Amino acid sequence: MTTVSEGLLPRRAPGAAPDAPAPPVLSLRDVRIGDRAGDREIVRGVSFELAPGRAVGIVGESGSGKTLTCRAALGILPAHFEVTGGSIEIDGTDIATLNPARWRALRGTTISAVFQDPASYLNPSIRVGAQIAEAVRAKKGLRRREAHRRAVELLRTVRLRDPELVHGSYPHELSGGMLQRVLIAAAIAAGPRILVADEATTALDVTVQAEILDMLAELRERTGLALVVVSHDPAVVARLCDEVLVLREGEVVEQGPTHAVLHDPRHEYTRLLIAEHEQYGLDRFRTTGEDT
Ligand SMILES: Nc1ncnc2c1ncn2[C@@H]1O[C@H](COP(=O)(O)OP(=O)(O)OP(=O)(O)O)[C@@H](O)[C@H]1O
Repeated sequence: MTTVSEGLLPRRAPGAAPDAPAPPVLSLRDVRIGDRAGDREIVRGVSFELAPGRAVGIVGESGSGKTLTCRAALGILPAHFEVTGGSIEIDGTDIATLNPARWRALRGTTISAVFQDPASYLNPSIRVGAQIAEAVRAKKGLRRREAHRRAVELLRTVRLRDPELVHGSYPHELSGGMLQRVLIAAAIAAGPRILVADEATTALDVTVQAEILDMLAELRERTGLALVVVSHDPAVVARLCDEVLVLREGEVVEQGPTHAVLHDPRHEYTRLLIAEHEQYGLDRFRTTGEDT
């Protein structure tokens, strides 16, 4: 039997020295994304490396290219968008070399994602437990009973109280915060090494948001899951991430350790972003970085 945490344990490259730094599970080098329809470049040169158990945050205003950057890494750019420059590697493989079958094998098991509005990703007429079990069966080839047991275990992992009850519920019977946890459970069902959380807590109230961010932080620490956290809100990134990229109109205006960038921003745009969110309690989140 493989537990959730075992399934998510970081793997060391064969032959690597025990104390060698783990190679990045995701790396973006000078990634550029263009819109063929409008003949314009939307993302202009995003680079970062993400090692197992680390978290990188991408902040910026609406339309700055955060989601497109993530979608490029997930191989799901919308029609007429394409990577026009640079490279993206997942676990050492250049994604430009992947065919649809290899992408299918990689999604869920190596890289996975959760977005805003969880209800739209769930089938309203199927109990949520069955939907997670289906994800487990499809990716892990488990039998029905084992998939059920694993779905309950995943619901417990995302700290849902009474996971059996949630397992038997329909989406409309659950709150937004519970649905987002269900989606995270489905996203980690096959033990991915990278989880992209794109505005995953934006629609939730502040308390529920903080609980889910803490749960992700715990998952990351315990299992070595690497996180890409996208938010227009620097406070979210401050709570979870080691490094942050500040995007404006598709360009990285500032990048570095989260604590340094958010406490001592060099760029006027970063200062503005922080000032905009200060009133919602960025200070409360920033102190978290100081404690760690
Ligand atoms: N499916 C799409 N069709 C047309 N234009 C798109 C599409 N997706 C994104 N864009 C455009 O690409 C640019 C970057 O969008 P992106 O969604 O990456 O921004 P974002 O920073 O994630 O913003 P938000 O926080 O609002 O999602 C925007 O100008 C947006 O209008």
